[in-house]
Amino acid sequence: MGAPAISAVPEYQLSEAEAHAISMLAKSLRESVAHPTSSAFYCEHWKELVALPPGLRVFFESVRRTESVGAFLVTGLPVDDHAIGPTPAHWSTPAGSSRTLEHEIILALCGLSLGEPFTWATLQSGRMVQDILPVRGDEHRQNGHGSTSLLEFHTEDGFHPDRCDYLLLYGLRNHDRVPTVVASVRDVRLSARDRKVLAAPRFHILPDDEHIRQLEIRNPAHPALRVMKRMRDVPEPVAVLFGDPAHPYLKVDRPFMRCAGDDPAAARALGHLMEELERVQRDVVVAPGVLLVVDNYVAVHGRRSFVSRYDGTDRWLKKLTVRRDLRRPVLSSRSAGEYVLY
Ligand SMILES: NC(=[NH2+])NCCC[C@H](N)C(=O)O
Ligand SMILES: O=C(O)CCC(=O)C(=O)O
Ligand SMILES: [Fe+2]
Repeated sequence: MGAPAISAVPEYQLSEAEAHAISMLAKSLRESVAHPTSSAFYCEHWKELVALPPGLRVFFESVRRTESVGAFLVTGLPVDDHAIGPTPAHWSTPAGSSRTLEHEIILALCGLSLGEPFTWATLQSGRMVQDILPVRGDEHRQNGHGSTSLLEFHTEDGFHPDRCDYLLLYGLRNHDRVPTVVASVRDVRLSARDRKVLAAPRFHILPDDEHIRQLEIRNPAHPALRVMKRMRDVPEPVAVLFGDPAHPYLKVDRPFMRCAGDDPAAARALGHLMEELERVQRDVVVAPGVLLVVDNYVAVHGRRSFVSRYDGTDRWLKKLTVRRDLRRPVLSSRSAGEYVLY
């Protein structure tokens, strides 16, 4: 018997007519006072998601219901390289924000068709739609702004019980076709013993640096900072594999995790899992007009290393995180009508 095939990444290719309809819908929402970076947009415009092409909505609904894949793509979305303007030098630079408004609206509506878009108070000033672009000085950091170093496999916000079910990445610019990497837990082969060890609370997953660093610089009095520091300094032991033992979900964040104690068996099992994830990984180029959705319970993701230029032509993606349900946050505080958690 040969090795089982590595899962494909299904793609919904928009027809020209569908892409045009989406553009018109986004244009019609441009004048809204609420911006897709704020909670208000989602409170006011959730109804507009029914105006997305029916084929696209059925595609989203089928992957959501079957949980059959770790990642999927929508291609043929609008992006005009000239019209979006230069890639900003920093995520905090508002430059170009009105020039990418329609892409953010489209991302918001796609997010709404998969569940509840939300964000963290600790990241990018609590903006719902965030920018992934290389930032000078961050070349080797394990965040969305690195470049020279490989961004290692992680579950998005794996340390947090209220992390997203779906991570959406909308490509605006990627001249060098730098790949995002995805690997599905469904494709890995592990011994029964390793599976058992990985399913026990023998690991610590700490908040990645950005959840602390950004607020420490910008707003050190914010209560979210205290919560994140507590999760860093006194982490709860957690399992890496969870759910149905026959078809488990996973959470892992290699650069920010440790075994909960001196536990060679746990370290060995985690090592085997990481080797397997590497074996089954797939490169996916989030090119302009491509939306990549990662099922954050089924797949881990990362990004290959690349050379940043800081001349306005660098790789630039828009990111949105979505939960299937926000009614029952495990840990977070969330005031009514707000989609900003910590
Ligand atoms: N190992 C990781 N979790 N890396 C990715 C961290 C991404 C980080 N939260 C950011 O917004 O930039
Ligand atoms: O740049 C990418 O393709 C992925 C970035 C990422 O995983 C992150 O910012 O958490
Ligand atoms: Fe990520």
